Amino acid sequence: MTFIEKLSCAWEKNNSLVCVGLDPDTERFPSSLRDVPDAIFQFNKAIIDATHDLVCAYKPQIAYFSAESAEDQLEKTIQYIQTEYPDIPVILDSKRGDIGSTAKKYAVEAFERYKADAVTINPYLGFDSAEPFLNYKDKGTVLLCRTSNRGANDLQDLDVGGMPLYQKVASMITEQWNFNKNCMLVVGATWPSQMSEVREIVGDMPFLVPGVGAQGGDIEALVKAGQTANGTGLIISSSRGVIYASEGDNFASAARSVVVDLREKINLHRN
Ligand SMILES: O=c1ccn([C@@H]2O[C@H](COP(=O)(O)O)[C@@H](O)[C@H]2O)c(=O)[nH]1
Repeated sequence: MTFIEKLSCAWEKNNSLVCVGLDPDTERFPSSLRDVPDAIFQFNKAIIDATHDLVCAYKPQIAYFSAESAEDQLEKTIQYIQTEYPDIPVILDSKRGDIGSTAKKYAVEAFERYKADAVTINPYLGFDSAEPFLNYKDKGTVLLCRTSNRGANDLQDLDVGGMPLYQKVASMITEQWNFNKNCMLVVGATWPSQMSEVREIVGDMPFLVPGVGAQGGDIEALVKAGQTANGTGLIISSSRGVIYASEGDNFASAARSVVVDLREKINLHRN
């Protein structure tokens, strides 16, 4: 099964466009987890067990693991999802981007070491830096297009021959890079009008949409701007707003309540 097929099944099975971001910051863990040797994995496991029937994907952010020398717990987290909840795809958020020879190793890291179903990459080094990822036909490659942060417009809005750079990126990926039909784009929830422009350019290509919850993206505006005709096309990711809904021992049940609420708010505006 390809990544896109797996994603489509998860959208349908859980009637959900919600992706839970796993950004495990040990300083925000409940005190009961502080001295536990595999605390990061245990934290993630509790969040996953509490939300697996409500989501279309999980998105672990690699920085939160590598900063703690806890790559083993990233491997364990992905393996846990794929064993216990094999219908839910895992998007590794590592935003790699480098020259072709190095990019090949990053693709091996994402797809063979971590066995992620999809990975985020930075397209700004050009096609040869993305090609090693795109050649994994059954895996998904999520390319930065219009990011959610405040500084997104510093470079991504620069005029390149009559259009902003992010639109050029969107059209180049659609027309030239998507030969295996495994490309997706990162488009931030914080920029709904740019999102609808990108939707016009790329047809039904899925968007990974960070920026709801802690970054304040407007759910109604983003769903209306980014959904496809059949009410899908979006992987709407929230990390801190979900996983730190409570910093006490009830963190997993609090996360579940936030995801229930988020799914409902999103579904209210789907076609
Ligand atoms: O444009 C982007 C691309 C990636 N991210 C990542 O998503 C999450 C957002 O976390 P929240 O707590 O939901 O704000 C985080 O892992 C970022 O690295 C993004 O925010 N924007």
